[in-house]
Amino acid sequence: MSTFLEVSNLKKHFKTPKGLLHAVDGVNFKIDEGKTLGVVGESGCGKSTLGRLIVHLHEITDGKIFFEGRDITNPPPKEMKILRKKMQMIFQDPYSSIDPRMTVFEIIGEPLKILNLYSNKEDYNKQIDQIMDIVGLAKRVRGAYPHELDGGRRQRIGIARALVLNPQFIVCDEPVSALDVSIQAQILNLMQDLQRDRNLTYMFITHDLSVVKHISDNIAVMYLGLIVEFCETKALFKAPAHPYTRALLSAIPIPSVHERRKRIILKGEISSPINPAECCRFAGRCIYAKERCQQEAPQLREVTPGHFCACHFAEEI
Ligand SMILES: Nc1ncnc2c1ncn2[C@@H]1O[C@H](COP(=O)(O)OP(=O)(O)OP(=O)(O)O)[C@@H](O)[C@H]1O
Repeated sequence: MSTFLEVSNLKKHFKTPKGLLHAVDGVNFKIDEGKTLGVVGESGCGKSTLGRLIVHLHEITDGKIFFEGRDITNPPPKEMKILRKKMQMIFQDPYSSIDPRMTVFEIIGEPLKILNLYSNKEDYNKQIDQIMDIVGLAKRVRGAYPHELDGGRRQRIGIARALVLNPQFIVCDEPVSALDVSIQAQILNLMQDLQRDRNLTYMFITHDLSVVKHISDNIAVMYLGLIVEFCETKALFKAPAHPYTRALLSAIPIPSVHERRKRIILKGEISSPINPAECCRFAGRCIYAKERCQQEAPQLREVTPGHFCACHFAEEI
């Protein structure tokens, strides 16, 4: 298996009136071809910014991105056009940026038009019909407007719009967060089927660990712009190493009367992403924090084979 996507010391700092906001602050990871990396963490930890950096919807402050072994950090315009096809993004609410007067058919076909990827009208229609069929959208909704459809169908449109370009890599940003649990399962199943059939590689962003449990091969846990834990999904659920991950996991209900898990309620100050201090960013909320945590930022280090954690005391707690 080959490394498909790699990011190295990736950073995005936003200028704000109060100082530099370190939204993504030196992130490293790799994703193998055909695999899914789940990226989890609370609102504001930098998940969406990270996804947008990778697909070049944000300018990069520092660091590098490699795709299929090539440096794509600052691609020239010609390569950018190719990357636009190969890398796509699915959003929680794709309609905020789409003209509400566009029909389902027009929305799905728009990327083909923008990148001029069809030979004639017949080819254009055929490509859209095929993709609608693949994502389970009936022909009769071709002329419908998104607001006339339920959440599940609307998300199928978002998926079709990304897939119509035949990408290899998709950043999925909270694609099921706005959906009912039963519809969530349908969309997640569809995404898994598409991954298998088309050998897609996913980065799946969510604030909800239970959503990525069954679809991710690896999970990266983010906290205030940093990855604080990275490992295989099974290892994360079996033996979470970072106190923050433990708190996230403790919030997931267990569907068993025999098992109970003590809920860890995070207390204390969330530190600011603006001009962050050189210390553990989680220290203010961590029940295990010691003096060293206030003085020295923990590096992401391998605590057991393949299991990385940024906590000075991961082995002790
Ligand atoms: N364009 C921007 N300008 C300034 N600050 C920004 C911008 N975009 C994001 N931020 C800030 O960067 C930080 C990370 O935001 P981001 O949206 O990436 O987090 P997130 O984990 O995806 O959260 P959510 O799930 O709420 O979207 C936040 O503090 C946010 O306010």
